[in-house]
Amino acid sequence: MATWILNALVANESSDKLETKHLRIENGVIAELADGSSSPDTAGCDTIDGTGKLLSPGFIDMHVHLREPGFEHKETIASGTRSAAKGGFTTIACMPNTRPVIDTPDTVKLVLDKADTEGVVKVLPYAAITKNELGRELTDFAALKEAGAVGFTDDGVGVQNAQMMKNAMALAKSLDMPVIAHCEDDTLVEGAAVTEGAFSRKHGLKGIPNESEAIHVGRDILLSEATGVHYHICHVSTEQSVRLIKLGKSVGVNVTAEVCPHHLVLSDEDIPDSMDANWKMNPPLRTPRDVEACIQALEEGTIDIIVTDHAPHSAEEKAKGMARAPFGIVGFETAFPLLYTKFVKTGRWTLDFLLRRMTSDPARVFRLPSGKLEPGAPADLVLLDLANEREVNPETFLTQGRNTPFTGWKLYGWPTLTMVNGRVVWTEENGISQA
Ligand SMILES: NC(=O)N[C@@H](CC(=O)O)C(=O)O
Ligand SMILES: [Zn+2]
Ligand SMILES: [Zn+2]
Repeated sequence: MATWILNALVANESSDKLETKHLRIENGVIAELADGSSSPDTAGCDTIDGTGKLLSPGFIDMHVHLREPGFEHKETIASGTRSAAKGGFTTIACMPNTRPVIDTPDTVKLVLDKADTEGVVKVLPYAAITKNELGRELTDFAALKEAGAVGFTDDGVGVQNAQMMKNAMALAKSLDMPVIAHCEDDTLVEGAAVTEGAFSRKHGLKGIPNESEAIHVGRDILLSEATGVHYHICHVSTEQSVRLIKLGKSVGVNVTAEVCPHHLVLSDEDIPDSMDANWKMNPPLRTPRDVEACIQALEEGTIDIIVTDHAPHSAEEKAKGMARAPFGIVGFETAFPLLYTKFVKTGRWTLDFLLRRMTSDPARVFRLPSGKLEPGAPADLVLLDLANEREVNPETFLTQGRNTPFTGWKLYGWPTLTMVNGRVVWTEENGISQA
């Protein structure tokens, strides 16, 4: 049976004016995008009223932590994918820093099976570069690819050894797979929890210097040039990294990069003196100068895509304070409203610009079939309410994590309905729909 989404608003590249459209879905695929002035024949079809709502391809998040297997007290594939659906995300790529680490074909398959039976959005698993993410021995890339891994990364830690990284890149290249890197030189970080900047100076804390990230970025761009691999940089946060990525791209290196909402809307100067660990994440919130450099890098295409780095932790873990709590904040359920309110409503970005960085651009970078409102694309869709302001309330989150610095922020751009392969998986009214 066909489904029509009627009278929805669609963003447009060439002007800021939204266009009214009707969208027809058949067999889980977008079949037709009809002009709002037409009167589609909906006899025998399901209909969804999109009046006044923005219709977008479902968001694609290429960097998330679902914590399963092993850390189910933080998140599960069930809770994490529900949270993603509520945030408007329809495809998410999960990191392998679980317990056990996703470093064998069996673990890849376990994640895929769980996602299939318990998840509500599409889950793409990454596999580790090195066994147990210890940096000592490469995993079996060919077998992991065969099992369904979409790329290799030791996210959570940097690959410290350059030869190890070069070998990983050469092997990934031979399999036509990307290497995704958490860039961090351990020798420069040692025990620090916040960036080197105003906050660390004020409180006499050891700071994480910008070059701890950028040294890996520079090293790996050279290794990517040498091996030809598609090298994708995780959560870029510094002006220095941006400079190096720009240089790499200018000489034709196959490098792409991502940035998180929190690194675009917060700096170290926003961290409260209470040292609340909900402001602790890796990389740390950097200086206002770095924030502006990251925004501009996204604007000029040096940074390609937006990801959340959704990193849930339990309340007990986050209560340990700035020095001892784990790094990471949740991201799915605030990502779009934050960016829409801070960059689109203020007039700095067009709506189309923001949507592309969360839909068609990640699809292009990672060669996914979704991310477009085009006939033939999977009907992975989200409807959003741009008109009503609402406060961020972690008690309403579907993620198990409550670790967000955005509590109480008043934002616009809340999802109201999320659809995966033509099936409604979440609505604001009724929550998650069971299969
Ligand atoms: N980003 C974070 O602060 N934490 C991530 C690890 C990571 O993304 O490096 C986590 O797994 O908790
Ligand atoms: Zn990381
Ligand atoms: Zn991460």
